[in-house]
Order: sequence, then C-alpha cells, then structure tokens
Amino acid sequence: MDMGEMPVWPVLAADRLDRLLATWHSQRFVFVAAALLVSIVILLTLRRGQTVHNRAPSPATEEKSSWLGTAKDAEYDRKFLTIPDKDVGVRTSSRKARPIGPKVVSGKKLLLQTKSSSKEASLCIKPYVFYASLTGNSKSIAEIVTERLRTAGKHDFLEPELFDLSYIDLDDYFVSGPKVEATDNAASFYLVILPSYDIDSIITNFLEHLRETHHDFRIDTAPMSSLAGYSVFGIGDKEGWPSEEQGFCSQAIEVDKWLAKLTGRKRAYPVGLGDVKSNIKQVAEDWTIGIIDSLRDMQQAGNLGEGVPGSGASVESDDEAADEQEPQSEDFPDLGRKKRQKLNNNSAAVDVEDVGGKSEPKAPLLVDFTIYSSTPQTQLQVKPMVPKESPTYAALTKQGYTIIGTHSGVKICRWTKSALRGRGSCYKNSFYGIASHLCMETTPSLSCSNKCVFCWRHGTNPVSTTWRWQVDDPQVIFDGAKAGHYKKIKMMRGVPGVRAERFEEAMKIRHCALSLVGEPIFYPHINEFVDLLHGERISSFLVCNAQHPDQLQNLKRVTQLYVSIDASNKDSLRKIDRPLHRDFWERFQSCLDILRTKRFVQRTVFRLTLVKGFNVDDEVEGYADLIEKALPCFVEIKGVTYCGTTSAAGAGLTMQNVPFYEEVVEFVTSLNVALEKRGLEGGYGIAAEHAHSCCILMASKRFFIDDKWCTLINYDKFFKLLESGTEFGPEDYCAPTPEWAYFGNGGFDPRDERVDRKGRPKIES
Ligand SMILES: Cc1cc2nc3c(=O)[nH]c(=O)nc-3n(C[C@H](O)[C@H](O)[C@H](O)COP(=O)(O)O)c2cc1C
Ligand code: SF4
Repeated sequence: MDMGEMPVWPVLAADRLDRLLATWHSQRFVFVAAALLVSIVILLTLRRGQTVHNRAPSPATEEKSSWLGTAKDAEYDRKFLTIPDKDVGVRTSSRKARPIGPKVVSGKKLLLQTKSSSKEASLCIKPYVFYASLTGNSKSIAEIVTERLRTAGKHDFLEPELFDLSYIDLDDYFVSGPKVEATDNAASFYLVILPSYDIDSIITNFLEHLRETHHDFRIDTAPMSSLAGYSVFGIGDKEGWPSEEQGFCSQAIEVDKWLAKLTGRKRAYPVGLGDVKSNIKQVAEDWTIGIIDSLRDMQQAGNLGEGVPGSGASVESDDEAADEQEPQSEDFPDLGRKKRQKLNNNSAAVDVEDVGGKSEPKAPLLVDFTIYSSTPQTQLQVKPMVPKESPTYAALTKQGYTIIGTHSGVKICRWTKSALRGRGSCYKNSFYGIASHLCMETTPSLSCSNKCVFCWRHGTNPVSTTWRWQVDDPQVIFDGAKAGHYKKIKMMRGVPGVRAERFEEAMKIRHCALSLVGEPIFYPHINEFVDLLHGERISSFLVCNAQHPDQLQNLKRVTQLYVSIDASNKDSLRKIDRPLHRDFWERFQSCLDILRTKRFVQRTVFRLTLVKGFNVDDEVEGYADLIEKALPCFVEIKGVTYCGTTSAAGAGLTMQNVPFYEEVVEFVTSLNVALEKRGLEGGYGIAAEHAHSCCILMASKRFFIDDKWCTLINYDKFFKLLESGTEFGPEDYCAPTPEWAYFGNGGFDPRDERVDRKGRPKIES
C-alpha cells in the first residue's frame, strides 16, 4: 500500500496511542502511587469532618455525662448517705432544667487568653489535689475529682497526684510550690478540697502555716506565684452553719484567700462551696467540670489569662484588696468574720479572738497560764482542745479512752488487763519493776506538735506548735484520770481469769505513765500535775517528743524522764516525725543538751522506736552520736507496733515496717559495738529484754553495780528522798534487775503464766 495516498489523522492517532502506551509502561508505578495518595488525602479529610461533628457538644457536656454515668458515681452516692433521697431527685430534675456548664459556685469563670506564643502553648500542667478530712467526706470527693482529672486529662495534662494534708510536709508544697516539679516545663496546678471545722483540727494548722508563710519576712510576698493556678473546694454543713456569715465553709474560704495572696492571685477557678447534706455532689461535679475546662484553656493558652488577677465575684476581689490595707490582714482573712463579729456582739457570747476590738492583734491568742483555778479562759470562751462534739472525741472514746475535761485522756492498756489476769506485764515490769496492773496511763495534752508516721491519731488529732486552748485545772485532770482509770479497772471485775489479789492491788494506782498520745509537756501546768501524783506517792514516767526545750528545761523532777528519739539525723527525723516546728532539728538538739544536764538529777531515757524502712538502715552510728551527746541513763529500743489503722496505711506504714525481734536484737548489738568504740563516760551495755513486746534495754554502766545490772527503781526510796528535800541522783534509788529480765533470758516474769493468742497456757519449746 502506498502510504502517501492514505488520510493523515489515523497515522497521527496511532502514533499518540503508541506513545501513551509507552509512557504508561515506563511510568505506571508513579501514576498508581499518585492516585493512591490522592485517595488517602480525600478519605482523611472526610473522617476529620465527621470527628469534629461528633465532638460538637462542649467538653463540659462530655465531662458531665461521664461523671454521672461512672461506677464511681454509684460509689459516691453510697458514701454520701447523709444526702436525703428527696434531694437526689431534686438535683436530677434541676440538672435537666438548667443549661450545661458550671453553676452554683460563686464568682465567674476566668476569661483565658487564647492567643499565645508557641513557647507558652507548649506548657504542660501537673494537677495536685490536696485534701483534709476528719470523717471521710472530703477524702471521697478528692478521690473522685482526682480520678476525673486523670481520665479527662489523659491527652491534655499530666497525671494528677492526690495528697492528704495530714501526711505531707507543708513546707514541701505550701511555701513555694512543689519541691520536686513533675517535669522541667511542667507548671503545677493546686486543687484544695477542704471541710470546715469550728474546732481545732488539722485544718487550723494548715491555715496557720499559710498565714506564717505569708508573714515570714524571709519569704517573698507571693512565694507560690510559680504555680500555674489554684482553686479551692469547700465542704460544710448548712444545717449547723446555715450561711457563710455563720461559718458555712469558712475555712475553705480562708484558705482560698491565703492562696490568693501567696500565689499572687492565681485563682484559676472560683471557690466551690458544697453542702454535705444537700447539694455537695452537684456542686462538686460543676466545680470539677469548670476546673477541667480551665486546665484545657490554660494548656492551650499557656497561662491563666491576662488582666484577670483572681477570678471570684467582685465582692471577693474587693475584700482581698481591703485585706491588704487593713490591719486585719494580720489575721486569717475571713469573709464572714466581720459579719460574725456583729452577730456575736448582739449575743452574750464573745469570740475571744475578737476581744480587745479591732486595734488588738488577733492571733496568736495569749493565754495566761499562771491563773487557772478561776477558769478565766472559759469565761472568755477560748476553745476547748477536744470538744465533745468533735470527731477526735468520738474516735478517742470509741477506742476506749476516757476524755477528762477538754484536753486530757486516760485509758487502761492491754498490759494492765493482762497483768490483772496474771498473764504478764509490759516491759516496764522487767526493766523498772512496775507491774502493769498498778499503772495508770494518761496524758494531760491530747495535742501534739508532731505527726509521727506511727501515731494512730492523724486526721483527727489537734496539732499545734503552741498551746491555744482552754487550760484545765491540774486537780480536775488528776481526779478525772483516777476516776476514769478505776472505772475501767472495775469493769474487769467479771472478766474470766482476773486474779482477786491483783484486782485488789489495782485499786491503788502506784505509777503513772504520762505518755499515751499527745505531748504531756505541752500542758502548761505539767509541774503541778506531777506534784499531785507524787503527793499520793504515785511515781511518774514522762515521755516527751524533744520539741519543747523551754518546757523541758523548766520541768521539775519526775521519777523517769524520756525523750523520744525517732531518727538519728535531720532528714530522717523530718520524714518520720513530720514535726510542725520549722526549727525542729535545733529544738531536738537543745532537748538533748538539756537532758545531758539532767542525767545526774533524775533517770533519763532515750526511747527509740524502730520502723523498718524509715529509721533503721545505716542509722546506728547516728544514734550512737546522739547518745554521746546526751549520755542518757538508759536507752530503750523497741520495734514499732503496727496499729493497722487507715491512718497508718495512709502514712505509708504496713506490716513490712514492723521489725522482727531478731532484727531489733541485731540493731542493738550493732549499737552496742558503736558505743563501745566511742569509749563513753562509764560505758554502756545491753542490760535487759522483754522479747514479748520486742523491746530491749541498754543502760549506762553507772547502773552496773557490784557486777549486777540495777535498772529497777526503789520506789519507796525515791519518795523518801523526794519528801526529805535533800539532793539526790538516779543511782540513789535504783535496785537490782531480776535475772529473768537479763538480756538473753527473755524477760518474762515467772510469777505470771504465758498464754497463747487463745489464752491457752503456752508450752515452752
Ligand atoms: C465539730 C464539727 C464542727 C464543724 N464545723 C463546721 C463549720 O464551722 N462550718 C461548716 O460549714 N461545717 C462544719 N462542720 C461540718 C463539716 O464540715 C462536715 O461534716 C464535713 O462534711 C466534714 O468533712 P470531712 O468528712 O471531710 O471531715 C462541722 C462538723 C463538726 C463535726
Ligand atoms: S510524739 Fe507521740 S503523740 Fe505526738 S505524733 Fe508522735 S507518737 Fe503521736
């Protein structure tokens, strides 16, 4: 075929097709990849649209639905049995009627800045939830709030942490923010959940700490301004305290005000106030939602928002400004104080803090301890330390304590009961010759200036660095203690196994252990109280916590004077005793110096309580140093007793912290070697043991007389010497230790019968 005669287009088309096919063959992978990429992009775009659409309701709605629908919610209902049923109904319907979002809390939400630099926007927030709770309500709320923050903030902010204010060292968190920041660029956010109590409690102490920090001239004006923000939630009871003027949630309001000052007004969300008997759940829920919203806003914006110092209602801000000008800022700023003052003025009652009018400094209250018999404090209505209606009173009486007056207690211990039945006395019998059925255990001060991890009283106990309560007459305490003790002894009358002769003997108290709980030396009339004991020929053992050198110095002679030595160095002491005094180590050291000066006047004792994991490992040399400093007559070393309460668990204490007797022996042996190395005045040795209660006695060789340990007390001689008015020392009234009590012999009195846990005679193996 002649190609020149054919039309031209079929040739051209065939040629194009040819080229296209060639291109496809050579580039087909590129085309397929491009097509795939485009499809993925389209798919992703469509998906995102759908997600955004699904998220359309506000985060608040999201929070709310999960708050209401969780299993925790049912738990919450269960815990708040005080909420009347009808109320739950009212809340449900009102919830439906009102718009979604925070409500009920006073004040308004912060307007947060949305524009921010990329540096600010990368801020991550670490929430810290703090609570105090005496009867558990605030604790439940704090736990739920923490859990809510945890789930809500998974992708937005760091894992929240929960702390009981009774257990933490306030200096670690409430002087300049957390001592250890979560991460380098994390900003801390504080949520404080608090009940209010118009009696002394741990919250009083917390407020005092905030006030002190604010007034401490060594600390900046707003030392906690590094916090990203804070918010407070208050829990109160409107039935007893119907309005803020009458004290509803007054302490939460005070804490909120102090934090405003300390943080430089970083209130990120207004104070929430919940009534435990009606709307607590709703208010807590709203507050939490508001907090989560605020945290998310802050996370995005990188800060609290500009130009909005504090966020409460205008009345709050005004009040804060006024506080800064008025001398009243010396005291806890309290919204309702002025109004309450008015109310009080109209009634006969006068709040002692307000006595003296505005010009008087209001805190701390100074009580004249030299007068008590006419009870002037009662007239002025100084508060009792442990009022009858307080949770402390309830907790103590439930545990068998008899409360005497307003700040003292007495209890018969298990050894007294055991001795009455002839089943053995405590270590004091083996070491010092005190049969437990003749011993009364009491304290004239249930309050203390420590919060030792092994003390059962946390959460409910009054704690303070100074005495600020009503002071009871020593005679009233003495009579009350004896009456309470005898009453409890009499109750043992019908108990099977009680020996008649011991029961009779028990009706004459021969010895008083001033220990129990609290700090006896804190009682302003401790010397008069000891005189009353000695007046009836009752010997006295007094245990103090080495935090009150002035009182220790002024203490008159007791039969045996103890200082608790709970750690060998500053850091360890801070961890185990959690002292309230900032200069606790200096106080501790001063007490040791004072004890040294008293060692030839009266029997001085170091009491070591070994808590595994806290004060045992690597501390032997440290303890030996302390012994070298004070040269006590005796050193009692005892394994901690686990009380098994939730407060002990809360302090991080478990059975794992209780040392076995062999471990106590090992410790004492090492301590003995460390002391021998030092070649101390007279030297020390291991004198006696009471293996039964995990307790060992070391003694100065001053009490190793004629090749015999003489750790017992000759009580008759002690009183004769005391009554004679002559000078005398500890060696003048000591007596030989029985052989069965020597170290290595167990320390069980052969006059008693050993029984097992079920009361069956124990067969010696
Ligand atoms: C002795 C006592 C004093 C109280 N004082 C106040 C008070 O001043 N203001 C208040 O709003 N609620 C007061 N309440 C109520 C408690 O704050 C309320 O019961 C709260 O739920 C306790 O919280 P908690 O269980 O965490 O300790 C008081 C309760 C008791 C037992
Ligand atoms: S010193 Fe005694 S009463 Fe005070 S907290 Fe410690 S163990 Fe408890």
